[in-house]
Amino acid sequence: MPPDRSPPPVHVAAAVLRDARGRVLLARRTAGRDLAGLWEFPGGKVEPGESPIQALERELAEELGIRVRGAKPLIAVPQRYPDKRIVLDVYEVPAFAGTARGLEKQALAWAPPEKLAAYPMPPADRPVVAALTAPSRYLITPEPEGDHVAYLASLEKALAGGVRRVQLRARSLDPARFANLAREVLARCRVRGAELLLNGSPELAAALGTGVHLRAAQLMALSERPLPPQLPVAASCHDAAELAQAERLGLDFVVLGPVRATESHPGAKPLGWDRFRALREQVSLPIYALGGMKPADVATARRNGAQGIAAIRGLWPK
Ligand SMILES: Nc1nc2c([nH]c(=O)n2[C@@H]2O[C@H](COP(=O)(O)OP(=O)(O)OP(=O)(O)O)[C@@H](O)[C@H]2O)c(=O)[nH]1
Repeated sequence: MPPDRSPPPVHVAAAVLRDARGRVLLARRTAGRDLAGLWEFPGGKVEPGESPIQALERELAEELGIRVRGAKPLIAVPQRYPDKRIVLDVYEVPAFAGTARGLEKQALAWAPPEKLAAYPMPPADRPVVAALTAPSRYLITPEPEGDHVAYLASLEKALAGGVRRVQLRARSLDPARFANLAREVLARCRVRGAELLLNGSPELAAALGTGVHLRAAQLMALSERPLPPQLPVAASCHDAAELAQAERLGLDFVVLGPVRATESHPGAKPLGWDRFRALREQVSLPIYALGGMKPADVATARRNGAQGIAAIRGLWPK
């Protein structure tokens, strides 16, 4: 790959501010600025010599007339725009003093989290909305062995531990056995309100009303999204072409990897976090980091623009 000669990214700090009802504050970009008319999280560029939190304190005082009390990192999204690259570094602000007002004549809206996706926003904000509303862990099931009693008990344990997004991956099973196992897994996911995606099987997914997780070769062979919008569609990606295809087809999220070397795919060359970010910034899809990931890696994944982690061994209870 040729060296990247593009200018360094502009560092932008932005805040998730909530009211007493849990609604999130959005501000509308005013006419004459780039991306005018789109809704965004309040904030702005980090000036030389400032930390991102100092930039937030300054911007929120200038734009909204409030004083920030504390800030906790949510996600830092690297994003390439036609004219520049940014890193949108977003913080949850648990408390603030004062009443937020649009001091720069910008419109403000308090949006319930589940309505955020309906606001037109810049591309960098899509992963932020996903970080606020969708799970940070994506469990990929290991190959089932023997009878399914122990396997389903492990699944229930993972769900009891808070896993809310599951991919059933069982390539050793024939279609009839896979469908039977899918019904068992679906019943357990429904009890916990967890989302289920079936690896490689759009027809069965449509029949059962689950999502589908496409293999990379399936993704590249499709010309349209294989399921209606209410059923989630995800895919496995390894490079820029696969990510671009996933975005073109309107997929809900993808996994990208391997970020680290992993026992399940010993031959695959790890991307590392630098390459992960370089790929991440070319699309605005939510992306889980895959390959050698454990729950303790969620914070690192978020710092590199990921939705969180996807894992087999790292998320499957022993
Ligand atoms: N504050 C904020 N900026 C965002 C968000 N999403 C996003 O892409 N950006 C981009 O990050 C940059 C923020 O810089 P800024 O808000 O200080 O922009 P500005 O008006 O001073 O300068 P500019 O409009 O000339 O770039 C803009 O390019 C903006 O489009 C967001 O959610 N909040």
